[in-house]
Amino acid sequence: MSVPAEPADARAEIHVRLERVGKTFPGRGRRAAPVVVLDDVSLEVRRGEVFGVIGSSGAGKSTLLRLINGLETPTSGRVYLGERELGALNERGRREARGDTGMIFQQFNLFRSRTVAGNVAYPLKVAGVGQPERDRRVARLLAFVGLLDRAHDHPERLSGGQKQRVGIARALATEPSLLLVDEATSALDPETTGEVLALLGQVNRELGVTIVIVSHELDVIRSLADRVAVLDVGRVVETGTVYDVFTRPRTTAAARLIGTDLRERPSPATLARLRSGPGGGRLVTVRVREGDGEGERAEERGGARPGLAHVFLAHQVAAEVVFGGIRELQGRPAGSLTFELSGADAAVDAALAALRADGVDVVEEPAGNA
Ligand SMILES: Nc1ncnc2c1ncn2[C@@H]1O[C@H](COP(=O)(O)OP(=O)(O)OP(=O)(O)O)[C@@H](O)[C@H]1O
Repeated sequence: MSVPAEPADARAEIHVRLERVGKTFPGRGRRAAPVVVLDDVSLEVRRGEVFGVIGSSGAGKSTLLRLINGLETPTSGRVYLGERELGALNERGRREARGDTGMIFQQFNLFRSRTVAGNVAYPLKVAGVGQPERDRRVARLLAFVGLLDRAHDHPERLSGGQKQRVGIARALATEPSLLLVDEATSALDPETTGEVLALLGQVNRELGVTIVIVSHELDVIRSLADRVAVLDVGRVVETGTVYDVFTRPRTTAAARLIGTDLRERPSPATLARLRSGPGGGRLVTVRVREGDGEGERAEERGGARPGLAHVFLAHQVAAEVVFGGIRELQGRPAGSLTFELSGADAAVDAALAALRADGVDVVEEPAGNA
C-alpha cells in the first residue's frame, strides 16, 4: 500500500503571510497629517495554528485583521492567503477568499431583525446555497455551538456569550479554513469568556480551522494561542511561541506589555516587610522557565539540569522562597520566585553567577530600605 506523500514539514505550511505591509490612512481634518497605522509588518501564520496578536489600544490590531480579510487594502506590501496574493485577485477570487475567511467581532454584529437561525443562514444565502442544504448546515452549526434549542429566538433574548456563539456559528457557515477573531471576549464576563475561548479552541482542534485572534487581554492570548506577535504602534516588535514571548520578552515594548504578567516582583512595601523579618539575607528574584539552566554548561554536566535548589546547595547557600508563584503556560511551568538567600557573600555571588551562566534570569532586589 502506498503512503500519501506529505510535505517535508506539514506543520509549517503557511496560511497567512504579510510581507512588509504598511497601512496609512489620510488624516481626518483637512490639514491633518496622514496616520501611519501599520509600518513594515511581516508575519506568517501557519495552517492549523492559533496565532495571537497583542498590542495596546490603537496599535493597529483591528486594521491588521481587516487587511487579512480584504476589508482594507495595504498602502504598501502584500497580503497572501496560502499562495494567493489578495491584491492580485479578480472579483471571483476575492469572493472565494471571503468565503474561506470567517470573522467574529467584539460587539457580535448580529442582525437584530433575524432569528438565531436566520443570522447563521445569512452568509449561506449570500453564497447561493439552497434552502434544504442551508437548513442542514444551520442545524449542524447550532448544535456545534450548543444553541440548537434557541434557533428561533431573536438575538436580544440571548446573553452576551450566547450571542458570541451565534457569531461563531455564522462565521463558520461557509466552512472557512481561517477565522479572524477581533476582541471577541472583551464585552464578556470572565466565566463567559472562558466558555467562548473553549469553543474557539474546539473550532481549531476539531474543525482544523486556523485562527488569528487579536486582543489586548493577555489571558485570552495565553489560554488560546500557540504563537503570538506583539504589535507596538504599528510595528511587529516580536514574534514567537506564547511560552517564549510571555516568559522571556526580548524587546522593551513587549516587556512593557507582558513584563509584569509572569514576573511578579515584590512591591517596595513587601520588600520592606521581608527585610524587617528575622532572615536578613539577600533577596533575589528568579524567573522560572522550562529549559533554563539547560544552557551550554549543561553539556559539561552530561545534560543534567542543575535545578535552582542544587545550585544553591552546591554553593552552601540556604534559599527560602519568600514570594512569587509558578503556573502552567502551554503545559509548561512559568513564573518567578523570590528567594531569601543566607550564606557568605562570596558564596551567594558564586551561586548567582552560576545561575546566570546557565541562562537563568536573576535579579537581585535592591538592598537598604527600598
Ligand atoms: N479608517 C480610518 N481612518 C483613519 N484612521 C483610522 C482608520 N481606521 C483606524 N484608524 C486609526 O488607526 C489606529 C489603529 O486602529 P486599530 O483599530 O487598528 O487599532 P487597535 O489596535 O485595534 O486598537 P483598539 O484595541 O483600540 O481597537 C487608530 O489610531 C485609529 O484611530
